[in-house]
Amino acid sequence: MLSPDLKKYAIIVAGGSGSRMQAARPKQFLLIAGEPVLLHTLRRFHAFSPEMPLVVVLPETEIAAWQDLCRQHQCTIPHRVVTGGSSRFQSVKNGLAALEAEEDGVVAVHDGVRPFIDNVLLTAAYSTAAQRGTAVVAVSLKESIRRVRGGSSKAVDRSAYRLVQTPQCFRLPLLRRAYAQPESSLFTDDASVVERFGHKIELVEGSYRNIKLTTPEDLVLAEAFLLQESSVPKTS
Ligand SMILES: Nc1ccn([C@@H]2O[C@H](COP(=O)(O)OP(=O)(O)OP(=O)(O)O)[C@@H](O)[C@H]2O)c(=O)n1
Ligand SMILES: C[C@](O)(CO)[C@H](O)COP(=O)(O)O
Repeated sequence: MLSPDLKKYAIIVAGGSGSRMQAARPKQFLLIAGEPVLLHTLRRFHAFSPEMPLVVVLPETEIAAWQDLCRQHQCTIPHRVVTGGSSRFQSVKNGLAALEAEEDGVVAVHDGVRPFIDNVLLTAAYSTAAQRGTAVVAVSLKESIRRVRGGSSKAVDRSAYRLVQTPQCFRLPLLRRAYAQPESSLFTDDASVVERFGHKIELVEGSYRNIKLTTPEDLVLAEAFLLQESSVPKTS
């Protein structure tokens, strides 16, 4: 049994260009409810654990723009900025390098463009990873799926699949060793890297709200979620 009281860390990856969003700037800097997407994400991690070290990975060319946005929006949340790489894998690797002085703990890797992460998911993910070494949030499919092959398609059993989200939490030494492997085109997330390293992945129930802002209509949903949140009185 592993200790559930391990130190927590987070690597928030925002080193991408957001090509599918087709916006004038990378999607992590677009405003939703008047604030940059990445700032919403950062605030939620800080609210979950104000002492937790936060590493934010950004494209090298956007670091100054982010610093400007932080000033404009009076962001005082302490975080370390690290330069991203040419793929998500390389960006996570750079984020991990910023934690090289840390011996042990649980680290979450989270997409900077998933601003609807909440305390319930974070608590479940960090505590499961503290006990079992890994925790990846995922949800059941809401629609039917078909496997497409050679011009035809066939229905498959959707109950056998999950949609994978972030955060993806791991014991720090495990994630570090997994990311020392050579990069593969099959690595689409951190779970696939750790699994290739030979470790079992534990799934934790995710949330349909925890969307990744990827294409333009996701911004409409995001605005609607924030509008709804601002009209619901907080219970704590
Ligand atoms: N070289 C990269 C590529 C992606 N990411 C981050 O990984 C997360 C998930 O990636 P995705 O949604 O694919 O973002 P982009 O690569 O920016 O988008 P696109 O694929 O549409 O260009 C995002 O927070 C993105 O900023 C990163 O840190 N470094
Ligand atoms: C990490 C991720 O968000 C989990 O769903 C996803 O794999 C990122 O994929 P993308 O193609 O880089 O958007």
